[in-house]
Amino acid sequence: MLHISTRGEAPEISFTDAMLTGLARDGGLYVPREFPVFDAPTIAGWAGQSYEQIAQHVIGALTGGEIPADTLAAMIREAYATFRYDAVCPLVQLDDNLFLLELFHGPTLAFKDVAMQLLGRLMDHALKQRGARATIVGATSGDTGSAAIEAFRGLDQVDIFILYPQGRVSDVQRRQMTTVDAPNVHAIALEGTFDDCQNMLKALFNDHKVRDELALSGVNSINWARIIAQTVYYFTAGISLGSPHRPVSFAVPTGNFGDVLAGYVAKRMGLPVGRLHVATNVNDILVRALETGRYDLREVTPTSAPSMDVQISSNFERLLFDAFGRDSAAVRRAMDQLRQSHAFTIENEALTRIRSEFDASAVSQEQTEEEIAATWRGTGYVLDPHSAIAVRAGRRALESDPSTPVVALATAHPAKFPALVERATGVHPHLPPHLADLFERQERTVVLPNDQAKVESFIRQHARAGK
Ligand SMILES: Cc1ncc(COP(=O)(O)O)c(C=O)c1O
Ligand SMILES: N[C@@H](CCOP(=O)(O)O)C(=O)O
Repeated sequence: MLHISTRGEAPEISFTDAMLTGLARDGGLYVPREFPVFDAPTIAGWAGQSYEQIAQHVIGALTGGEIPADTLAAMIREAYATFRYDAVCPLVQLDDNLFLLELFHGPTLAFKDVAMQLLGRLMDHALKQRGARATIVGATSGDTGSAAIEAFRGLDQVDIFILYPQGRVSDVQRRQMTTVDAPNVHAIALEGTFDDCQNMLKALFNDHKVRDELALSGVNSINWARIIAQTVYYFTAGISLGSPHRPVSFAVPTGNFGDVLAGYVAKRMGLPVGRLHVATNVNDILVRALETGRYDLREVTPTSAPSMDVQISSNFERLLFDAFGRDSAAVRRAMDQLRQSHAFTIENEALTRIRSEFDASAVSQEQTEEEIAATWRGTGYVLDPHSAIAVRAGRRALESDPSTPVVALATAHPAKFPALVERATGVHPHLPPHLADLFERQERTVVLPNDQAKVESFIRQHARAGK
């Protein structure tokens, strides 16, 4: 199966190459030339199957048979054996027609583990087959970093450098990145915001000399392999609630647009998805873009849901590509305008297409805290702030359409954000046993200015690829 860049000026490549490449050489994002589609009887036939079996169908189709079925099955089995529940991503009922999809039972307590545990295995396999090494550079607003470090630590083929915004992640999130004692892991506190971290990463990738010399690879959701792994839980949740015989909607706490894009991919592949609700915190660029057609960058406001403190929502480019009728020149124009004037306008036809599938709403800090408190009082369930934003958006969605079930994605464990959760509920959420001594572990990090030359020099000093 071939993959094309949203900007149309990079070579068409296989799944494995797209995975090892991360960002396309023209600065765009890879997507499959065509989505594989399952018909309703096929999806109906998956009822009662395990998470791993459904993953095999969905990922097998999206990787176009490039990985032998038994090898893929073994990787899927091992990846999800690291989760604390056999169901991998269990579904919990919160209210009439409102469900919570718990995605945080992996090793680092956030939904990132679902993709990262598989990606680590897929990449290790591909690099070993090619006898190659890679230098992974990732940007994190809190959760991607620890999930990536956990998935890639100790691997011989890989050095991993994670840029996180200094002082803008929770203590638990920071410690999960800085206390891992593995020589191939480097946590870098960048003096800037998450958007600065992400811009730094893209600048390094767009410097082809650096990229080739260091064999750079990315594990953010700019990497298509991340998205395909996340597509699976839309299928498992939909099927548990009666799909394909009835549509199911999803409310997704959104920052970089990777998670909600995976829902869109599931829909393209034949899952009857009702609406996709994009739920943001006060960093609401996507809400404004859907309302007005103007994608307009503003300063990032730090919030109690720090993993969503994002303005440049990378994966929105993949949706735009489809909404523009796969016109890569139109994507290039929009991205050029964004770079030059920090904004672009989505023309009416494309906006109508987006609005036909997506809604968006912002949830303030007060509403987030209120939702954590109200859900706790009403059901005894303790939400983390990101999941609370999804639940609040899900409740709003049910007000306009009470008959379609809504699945709110619970993307992090409440123990990652104990202060807010305790204030809202009076309950101190405890870390699971494998992280119970996190605050006693030795931290190891480096603080770097938001300066490309300095970051590049640090990476060159510590990376083994190309030496
Ligand atoms: C806990 C949590 N919720 C939601 C999000 C937003 O997901 P996405 O960036 O895929 O939109 C993130 C970060 O990615 C996160 O860590
Ligand atoms: N919220 C993310 C930001 C990076 O997102 P990604 O899904 O593109 O890796 C984080 O927690 O780091």
